[in-house]
Amino acid sequence: MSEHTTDTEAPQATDGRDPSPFEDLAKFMEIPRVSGLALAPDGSRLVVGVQNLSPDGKKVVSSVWEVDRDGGAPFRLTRSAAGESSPSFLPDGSLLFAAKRADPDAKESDNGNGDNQGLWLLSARGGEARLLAAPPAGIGSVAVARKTGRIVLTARVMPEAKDLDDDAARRKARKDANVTAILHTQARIREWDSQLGPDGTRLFVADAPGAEGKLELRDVTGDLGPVMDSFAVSSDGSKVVYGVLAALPNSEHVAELRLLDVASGTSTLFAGDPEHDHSPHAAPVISPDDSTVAYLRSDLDTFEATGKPTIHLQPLAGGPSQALAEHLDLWPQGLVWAPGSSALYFTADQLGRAPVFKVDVATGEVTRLTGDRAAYSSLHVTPDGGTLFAIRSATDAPARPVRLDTATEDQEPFLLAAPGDTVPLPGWVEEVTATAEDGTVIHSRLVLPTGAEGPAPLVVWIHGGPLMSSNAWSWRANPWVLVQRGYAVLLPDYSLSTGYGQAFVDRGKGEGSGTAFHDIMAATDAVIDRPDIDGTRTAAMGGSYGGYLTNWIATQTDRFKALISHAGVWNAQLRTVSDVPWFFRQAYGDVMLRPEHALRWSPHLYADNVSSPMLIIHGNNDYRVPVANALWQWQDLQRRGKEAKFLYFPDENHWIMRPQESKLWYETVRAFLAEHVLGEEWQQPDLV
Ligand SMILES: CSCC[C@H](NC=O)C(=O)N[C@@H](C)C(=O)N[C@@H](CO)C(=O)O
Repeated sequence: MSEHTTDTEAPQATDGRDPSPFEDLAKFMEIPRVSGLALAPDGSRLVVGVQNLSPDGKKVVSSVWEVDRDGGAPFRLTRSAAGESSPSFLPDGSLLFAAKRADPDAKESDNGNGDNQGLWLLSARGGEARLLAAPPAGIGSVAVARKTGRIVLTARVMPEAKDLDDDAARRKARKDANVTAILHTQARIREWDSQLGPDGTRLFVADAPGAEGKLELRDVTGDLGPVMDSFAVSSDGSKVVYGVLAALPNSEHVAELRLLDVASGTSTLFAGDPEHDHSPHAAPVISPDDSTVAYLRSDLDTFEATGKPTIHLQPLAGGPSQALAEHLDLWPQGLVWAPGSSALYFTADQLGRAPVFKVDVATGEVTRLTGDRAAYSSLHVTPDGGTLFAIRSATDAPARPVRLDTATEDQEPFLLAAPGDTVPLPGWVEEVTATAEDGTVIHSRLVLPTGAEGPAPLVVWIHGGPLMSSNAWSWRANPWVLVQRGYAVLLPDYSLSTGYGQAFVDRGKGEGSGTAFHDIMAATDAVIDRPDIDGTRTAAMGGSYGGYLTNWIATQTDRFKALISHAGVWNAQLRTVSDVPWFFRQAYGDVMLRPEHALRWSPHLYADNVSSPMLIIHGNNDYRVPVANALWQWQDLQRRGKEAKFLYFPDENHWIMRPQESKLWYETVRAFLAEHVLGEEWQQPDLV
């Protein structure tokens, strides 16, 4: 039953002159995509990353744009065929960015030929950008000390290398011998679509760049292992707090924070207790007065409960930590200090949105600053403490920069202009609720088409994670591409979704897909009786964890006319060969030690039950949900004579990255739904 609906933004229609970018997928791929913000230390300049299609349409190229803080037109700062990303600022307002560009000043022996990601500087006084550093394997993350301009960056280096020249020689020897083998000595060997090793991450420090010349990079940590969490730098650059994943003997890992004294190169454990308390400590930020480190400490994930992150404060000089706003039933993320060091800003999923919050450090009092139906990220505060800049998106609004006032509760944002900030939508969003069997309220967003001539067919699009909420704009799982074709799309926040309190997250624990399945069915039942929905023409689809749930749905009900599973688990045993097997072990049961739990919810054991036509989609280089799942599922369905198609991407991973392959993904999804939900003839997509 649908308890109530709430109208959201007013419908936006196309103007009738241009075909909608949600109809013409070539145009959809051309919409610029905004990601991340950087604010100059004096607050005077704001820049944003923008991704565009390359002229030949074969790849995405990013560039850095300057945003007008008062809403005027943005302008492009950087331009090259390979693109530029990760902008940050020096104290004098000069811009740093990462780019694979050839160094015009390079000597033949230099590592500046554009093969690797270098750190570039565009002076505040103008002129051409110049290369500051290009380690052999490129740069990773970059941070700048606010007062001195000292630069701290990560780079991957062969573990035995004495310095970056030695690293270059070792890499060349492997390349010349055509060797790519890796000898692993610890459990973590892959991440998403990347091999980890044989190189590891190190932290490098360099003094602020002079008017000419390259940075003198000093290795200040040596090898930190295959994966590093984020790091924070004190205002003078003398201290760095960084997160590492320490390997434990039983193939588990613990995320701990270490404190580096840059002058002496001494690194000590700052937060975390690998001997006794394996709870993760991550995402450190140092207060502007250099007194305090704020970070997120989570309880350990167990089979019964998911670790809840809590803000902790700890003196930079050492001493016990103290939890802040401990009883807040939210999952804070993206911590940012207020300039006076008396408050922190953060975002957190909350009831289908991700507002901006402020927490007072002395009292723990929490204030919500945004009251609109949106998800915020990438917070930056001006040095006078009066203004916040952020990225805002929503189910019905692509990401764009916005300006907020730090003193106003539940405000509407001031929208700033950036490429791709406005697209004509072929429908609108309603917030709907349903009641699960145990009385729990399940929140969803229902995206509806404008101009429908009768009840709309319904697609239930199930988010991944599962520890997230479908509260933001998505380019990978974009409902508008289906709404344009007349479908209504339901985006349910089932149990295990964030933003509805810890009890809601833990409600589905230990039950694999069981509770989530019933929640999704309750959400579906609540909308199919609406006069604007055609409950006889329905489909369900999802990616990643949403793909797993789609696979589970396939074995539990025949109510859907089509099911589309992207990168979904089919055989729960294969979670053991994921890049993060410990996450799946802790979260969903250990296949080896508790097979009765893990296998109870494994779709492959119920393959005989599948009756809805299925489209399986998988990338060969997916290490998060290995492709063996799709191969196994394909054989299971083929051998049983089930109606199915398999869209296989030999060169893609958990996500379909190349623009033309992403376009093909949407084309195939639309063709499959049209065949089975609308009863149209199968239209073979071009290029396959
Ligand atoms: C450090 S392990 C995190 C695992 C993560 N789950 C978070 O809730 C995850 O990767 N889950 C995948 C199975 C998944 O569903 N991924 C989603 C969201 O990241 C996706 O769309 O790829």
